[in-house]
Amino acid sequence: MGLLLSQIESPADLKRLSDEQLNQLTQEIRDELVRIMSIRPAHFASNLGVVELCLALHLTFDFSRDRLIWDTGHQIYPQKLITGRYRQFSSIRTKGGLMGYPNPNESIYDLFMTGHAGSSVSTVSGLKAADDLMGQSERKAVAVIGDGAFVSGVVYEAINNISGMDQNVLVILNDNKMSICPRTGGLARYLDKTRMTEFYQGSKKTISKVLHTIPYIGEKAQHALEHLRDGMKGAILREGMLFEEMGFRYFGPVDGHDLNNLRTILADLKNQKGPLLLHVFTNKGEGVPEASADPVKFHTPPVITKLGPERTVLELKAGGARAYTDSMSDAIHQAMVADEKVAILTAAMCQGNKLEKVRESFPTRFFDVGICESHAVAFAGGMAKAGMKPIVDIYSTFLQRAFDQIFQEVALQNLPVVFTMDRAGLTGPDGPTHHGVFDIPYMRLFPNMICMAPGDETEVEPMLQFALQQKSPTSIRYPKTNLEKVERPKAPIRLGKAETVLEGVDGTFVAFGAIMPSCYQAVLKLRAEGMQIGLINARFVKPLDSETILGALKHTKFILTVEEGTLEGGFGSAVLEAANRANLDSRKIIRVGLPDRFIDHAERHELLAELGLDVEGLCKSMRKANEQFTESHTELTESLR
Ligand SMILES: Cc1ncc(C[n+]2csc(CCOP(=O)(O)OP(=O)(O)O)c2C)c(N)n1
Ligand SMILES: CC(=O)[C@@H](O)[C@H](O)COP(=O)(O)O
Ligand SMILES: [Mg+2]
Repeated sequence: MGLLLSQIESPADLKRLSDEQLNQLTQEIRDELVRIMSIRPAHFASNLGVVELCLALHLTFDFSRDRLIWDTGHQIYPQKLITGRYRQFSSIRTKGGLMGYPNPNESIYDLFMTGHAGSSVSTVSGLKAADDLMGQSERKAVAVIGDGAFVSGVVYEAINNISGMDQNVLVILNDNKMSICPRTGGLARYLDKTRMTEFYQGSKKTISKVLHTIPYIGEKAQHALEHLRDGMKGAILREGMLFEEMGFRYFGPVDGHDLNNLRTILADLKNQKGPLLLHVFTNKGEGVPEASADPVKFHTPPVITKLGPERTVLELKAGGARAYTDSMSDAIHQAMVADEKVAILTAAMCQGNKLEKVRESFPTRFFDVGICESHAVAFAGGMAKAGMKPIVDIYSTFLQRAFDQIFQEVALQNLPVVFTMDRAGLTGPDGPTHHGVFDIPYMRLFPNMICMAPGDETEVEPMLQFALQQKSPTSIRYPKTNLEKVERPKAPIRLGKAETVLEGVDGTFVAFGAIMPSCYQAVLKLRAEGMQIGLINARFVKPLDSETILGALKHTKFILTVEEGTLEGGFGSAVLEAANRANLDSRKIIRVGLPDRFIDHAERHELLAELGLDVEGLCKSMRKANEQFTESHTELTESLR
């Protein structure tokens, strides 16, 4: 008999399987997840944990019509495997292959392309509201959200609204006791308490059935009685009271790996009315002993290089070279040693930002606020106002969540909050949800904000030091890549001052950020070809060093601005604006950066090459510009003769 997985083209095929076969399928799915992890890094522990939940949901509902959103979306792999994508699964997270997140272009079962946490309850509620209005109220609506994502403020905005509308929405809280790192805060404590309770085995179903048999008890009375019963149960056991008080009927906790029981409960809940919350306990990493023992490491581990029996992981690929993140976390540590006023904030990304050492060394000045970026920024505003020096260490893409707090609680108050924006630029296989390509525009547009990017590894620590001395908000962006260095004399960081690395005659690269070493390599190549190209390391986009940059515009034939960010409103645009203000010919400014479209997933180096941001691409743009401006320069001199 072949693999069962290969026979599942859509969830309808699941319904033909016996209990035993379904059990076998759970094993096959986990084997497939392990197989992928032996090829490339991918989201692992979260996917291992939701195999039974995914099957139970698709066995109970028909999500070709019903609505299902997996919050964040990093645990979508089992769904991909049972919705016709098993044969393409080997391509996941590669260029042109399946995405590592839900993707509506791949399947009708993936409703939204997501990767950021916290929105599922809102979008499911919106889908339900529209379905009801459009005469399709038979379509059910389900959101599955992890305990890490569940603390996001927007979830409570949705819960409040759903409760107010008394909407028929099922929220499944997938509680595995973990965000990427251990979850933090009061809600974590609250959820921990429910772990003392026995598993719920669907007793409400019995009560519901009994009530149906009593004559003259209408739906409303039944609803009220159930509420009363549930409330009493909650009052005694206290689990679920928080949700009950907010207008959701609470069910659980249930064992998220007991497929049969999950199916029974979901079948019951499917026909219940009003807002429902099902609390499911799962084990992050289920089925792979090392992953469940260390879900932090196995959230997105390196490739598995040696496997033992029963899916035991014997060896992972060894770590690579030092990255910008390492350099920044060391700089943060140093700054916290030197100054007791420096504090560090992360929004659940302690591991990604490599802050473990900082967390251990300075427990009282380390704040993991959970997946709550807006809160983190407003909180930092408060700290800065009271005299501390908070560093908000958040990925560029996730900081988008806090746009308004950056505006109001920080920039408008002109408070000295430091933003260290990791993963700024193309992040690679995570794709469009995770590329940090919008921060240059969204940061530089606020008055008071100082915006910087280190040109290479030598500037990371000095830039953080500089930022911590400012009286205004500052931001430092750096990419997800290994450190690089351009050998040159040291030049201290000064506000709004760029660094001229090489003087040019023909044209000049003006690089913003860690793309600078690639520009340097391009200059060396082009000089070998006879072109006298210069290089400016811009360091600041705000305040922009107009003097140096526009000086190059005046003294070389043209300048080519380079940034690993969107061109719309980015660094090159800032240079264009400056040239316009100075009445200079902006046609001599060529901008190289990211086009006005979302960039797919692929390895970072593949994307850089595709978008003309690798050394070869930069040389090409420079040669083309040199040709164009040499011609127009000759034409101009000829016409003047
Ligand atoms: C807005 C936002 N901030 C941060 C992240 C990074 N992130 C991805 S998954 C994750 C943990 C999610 O925990 P949980 O929801 O409990 O899911 P689990 O992995 O435990 O299944 C975090 C912090 C994100 N995706 N979106
Ligand atoms: C799901 C999610 O958002 C994270 O797991 C993300 O994939 C982390 O990215 P890094 O691997 O760059 O830390
Ligand atoms: Mg979790």
